[in-house]
Amino acid sequence: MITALDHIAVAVPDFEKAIKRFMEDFGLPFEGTEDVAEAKTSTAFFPLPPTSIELIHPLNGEGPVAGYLEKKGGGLHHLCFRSDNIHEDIARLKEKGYQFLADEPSPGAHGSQVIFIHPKSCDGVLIEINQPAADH
Ligand SMILES: CC[C@H](C(=O)O)C(=O)SCCNC(=O)CCNC(=O)[C@H](O)C(C)(C)COP(=O)(O)OP(=O)(O)OC[C@H]1O[C@@H](n2cnc3c(N)ncnc32)[C@H](O)[C@@H]1OP(=O)(O)O
Ligand SMILES: [Co+2]
Repeated sequence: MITALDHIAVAVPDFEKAIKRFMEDFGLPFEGTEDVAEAKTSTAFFPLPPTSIELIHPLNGEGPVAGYLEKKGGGLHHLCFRSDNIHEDIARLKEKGYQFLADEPSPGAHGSQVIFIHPKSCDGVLIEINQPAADH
């Protein structure tokens, strides 16, 4: 089941500038960056319990965030719900007609497993579901 709002993601055209903004101007604790090769995305996390802000930027200029930035510029990109059993949630939501963007979860940040639901299944909002690594 969904247990938490794991993070709110913001796509940013200038990664360094955005990290500086959230760290210095907004004074948020900066956990660090992580390149998620599988997702072709560079991420930066700012924990703000009980959730986090995730800044995302294309890795090597490729991937889904590159497409998003090209079309929309920066902006609120997705909500991520944390699941305690991602396969159970996928089956349950598929049953309800939600369109998943992959057949299986794939590696996400912090060793998590993630999957995305098409925005048109949720009133134009891109939804990510993640299951954190056991030790995270
Ligand atoms: C996994 C690592 C990390 C983590 O948390 O662990 C991440 O979060 S990585 C985040 C980056 N990865 C992804 O976003 C993967 C899922 N995204 C996709 O597969 C695509 O971006 C997709 C399918 C949402 C859009 O693909 P594409 O841009 O090629 O298609 P369109 O431009 O034609 O868009 C179709 C339709 O969707 C609307 N759209 C696109 N992106 C978003 C968005 N972020 N939020 C809301 N809506 C979005 C777009 O405007 C089009 O709508 P339409 O009405 O047809 O114009
Ligand atoms: Co995310």
